[in-house]
Amino acid sequence: MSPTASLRESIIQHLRYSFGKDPEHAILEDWRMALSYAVRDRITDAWIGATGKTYDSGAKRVYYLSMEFLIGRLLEDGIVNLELVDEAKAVLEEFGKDYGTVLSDEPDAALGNGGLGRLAACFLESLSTIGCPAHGYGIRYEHGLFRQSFVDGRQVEQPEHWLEQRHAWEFERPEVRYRIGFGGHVDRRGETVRWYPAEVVEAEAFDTPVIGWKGRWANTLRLWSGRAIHPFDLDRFNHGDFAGAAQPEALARTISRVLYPDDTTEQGKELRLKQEYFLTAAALRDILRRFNNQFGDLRKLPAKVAIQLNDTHPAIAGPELIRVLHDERGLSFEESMEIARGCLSYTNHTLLPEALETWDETLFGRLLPRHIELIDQIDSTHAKQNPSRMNSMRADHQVKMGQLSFVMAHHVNGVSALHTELMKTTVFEELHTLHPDRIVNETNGVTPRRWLLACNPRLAGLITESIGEGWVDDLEQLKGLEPFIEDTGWLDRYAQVKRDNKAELSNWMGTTHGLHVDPEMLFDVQIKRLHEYKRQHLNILETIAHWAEIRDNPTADWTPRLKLFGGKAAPGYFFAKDIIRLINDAAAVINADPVTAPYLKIAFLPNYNVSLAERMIPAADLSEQISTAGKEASGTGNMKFALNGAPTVGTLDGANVEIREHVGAENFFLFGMTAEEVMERRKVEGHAWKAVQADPRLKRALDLIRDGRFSPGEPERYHGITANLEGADYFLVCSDFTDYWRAQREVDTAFKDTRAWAKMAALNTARSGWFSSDRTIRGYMADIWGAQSLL
Ligand SMILES: [N-]=[N+]=N[C@]1([C@H](N)O)O[C@H](CO)[C@@H](O)[C@H](O)[C@H]1O
Repeated sequence: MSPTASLRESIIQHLRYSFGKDPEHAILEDWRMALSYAVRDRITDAWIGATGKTYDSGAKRVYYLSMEFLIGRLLEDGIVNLELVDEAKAVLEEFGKDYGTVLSDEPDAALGNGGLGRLAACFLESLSTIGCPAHGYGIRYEHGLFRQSFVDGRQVEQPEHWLEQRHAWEFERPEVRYRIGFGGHVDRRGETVRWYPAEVVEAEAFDTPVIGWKGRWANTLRLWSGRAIHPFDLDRFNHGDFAGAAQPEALARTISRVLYPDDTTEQGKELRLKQEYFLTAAALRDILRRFNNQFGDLRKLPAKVAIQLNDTHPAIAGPELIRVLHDERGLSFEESMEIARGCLSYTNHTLLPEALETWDETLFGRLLPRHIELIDQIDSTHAKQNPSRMNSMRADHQVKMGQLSFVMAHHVNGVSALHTELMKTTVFEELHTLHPDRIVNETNGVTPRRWLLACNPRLAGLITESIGEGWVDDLEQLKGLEPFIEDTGWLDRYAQVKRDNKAELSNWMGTTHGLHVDPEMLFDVQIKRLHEYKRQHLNILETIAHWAEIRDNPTADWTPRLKLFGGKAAPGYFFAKDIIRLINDAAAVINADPVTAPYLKIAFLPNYNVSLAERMIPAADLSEQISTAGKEASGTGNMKFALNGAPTVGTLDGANVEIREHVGAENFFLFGMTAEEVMERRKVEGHAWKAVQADPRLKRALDLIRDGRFSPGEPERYHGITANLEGADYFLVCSDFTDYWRAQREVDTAFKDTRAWAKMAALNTARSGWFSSDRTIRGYMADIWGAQSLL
């Protein structure tokens, strides 16, 4: 039977027997679910096969612990990785269903905030593509990252409900439950130490298979959901306390109810710490159960188990593993600490002081009374082993999770070359001196299956036609495109792909948001979380200055530009929310200006998420990566844009540095201070004011904002922003403005020469192969985990 016929049969079978529908009466969601089940069946075969091979081989396993997995949608990922796109399209077409419409019916699994969460998802897909035995461990949040909408230009948050629709991709595992304790007290009898938690919640497993390229392997993402041991209190019910009767269930579910919406900022909230311990303790229980079933001798643990901590969020893993090995299994503290350290490695994702997790010792001690004791013992053991050590992880009545993670890890890695070097000279300076071989670099990457093959089929088709399909799991083969780039005919086809992608996005913006834009404009895109260090306010300042300049000289040969924004601000981050409002207010005025309308438009698309990124990135001409140098640890959107033929306007920050090295300085619009120059500039008294006085364009843009040009009814609305920029301006928006303006005008000039621009764009694609998450994962496997592919 042909693959199409076999897929058709599976879909019809599932429509009928899984959803009780025949094609005539099936609704869109039925078709989406039936297709999903048909794809899931094929994934499950690979999954069970991989699980068996892993067990039989006795291979070392990788465990990726993360509070976030920003998965997005999974149906298209399954179809593409199983190479069933044409088959799925053919079957749906036969029944008059549109492939894109069926795919878009799936809600995003928004179980993450931004780069850190998406990186975890790309890593799992690469681990499966490579055939490296691995599990992802996370939390099955009932509500992922909030839905964003705009009311009068302001961000409004609404709860996200991904689980309210039927979800095809998880298998509930009622047999996999662990009791996780909190609070209570520690009892000591001689050498025996026992922790008696006051509150116990059950963690129940929900498994999602993660398929790799060509369906050759599939690993497991195991997400924990909070359950009450005794969900219903009948006694209280019988006494008429109906709410009280349901309370045990409600309390337990609270732990996995919602994702904390902060990106690169710690919360310090008790529930967050409970979530972190809940995930970590359940994961370690599961890891040790599987290890015991297969190997038994705990001294072998480091040889068979590699546990990666995705930032400090699961850092409690060190003390928890020691607690189980020492308190429950009777090994000595020293041996338990060595075995634990032999298993654990930690990735740092940010240097921002406000993002480095530190917990108040009282809160920590109340919630985890045994762990704080073990942390003190870890700290004193480390001090004994390193007499010259100054800084304790327990200073100032805090528990410093960054130091704990470093001390309890055999390797610590940064996520870009620049970031890793800065780790050694800033946050981990002393620990790096004490342990000079522990820090390694593993520059981030992105999966080319989702971020090129699936989201940009036009470009993927042209590439495969030109160099074959080997690039899909060996992305550096894209270099093979360079000879084609010299052929103007091929280059024109490359440019046409971008034009068609832009037309598709314009149509979509027209139908869904009533935003009608000319696809011939330069699509200048900044999509990422809202944060001052990412400097969306520098972008809108330049846009306003540009608008004013066009109004001065409307007949000049301006390059028509569409400024596209997307991104959420943490609900409590008011300065970031003000930047969103300013962008929307400026858009309202500038888009309505007949003088400049042909040359400048602004659009802020609401509810930016993985699926919207997949729609916007293939249509981008220019990638905005304009963070203050030294602040963006890596960035991963920057890699996706370069891969999809959007040159970067950016600073020497994070992975921008390596992108520029790979694509060539001539194919990158560099501006701004370096990380060192930033440190120097901050020492200059009144650096912002000086910059404003030196640049009339900047001054005028600030004046327009301060005078209420974009908030006529409330002139003082943005005084918070202008006062900050003309005052402290910690992220040096004003000091980098003039050079940013220069770079943007260079972009205008370059874009006019369509062939030269197409060449620059194509060279970005051809030379971005190194930024595949397959390359990154191979680095972790070799440098950190000592894990092998079983393919
Ligand atoms: N947390 N955190 N950190 C980040 C991102 N915000 O999620 O991790 C990402 C993944 O490593 C980085 O690319 C990004 O620069 C960094 O800020």
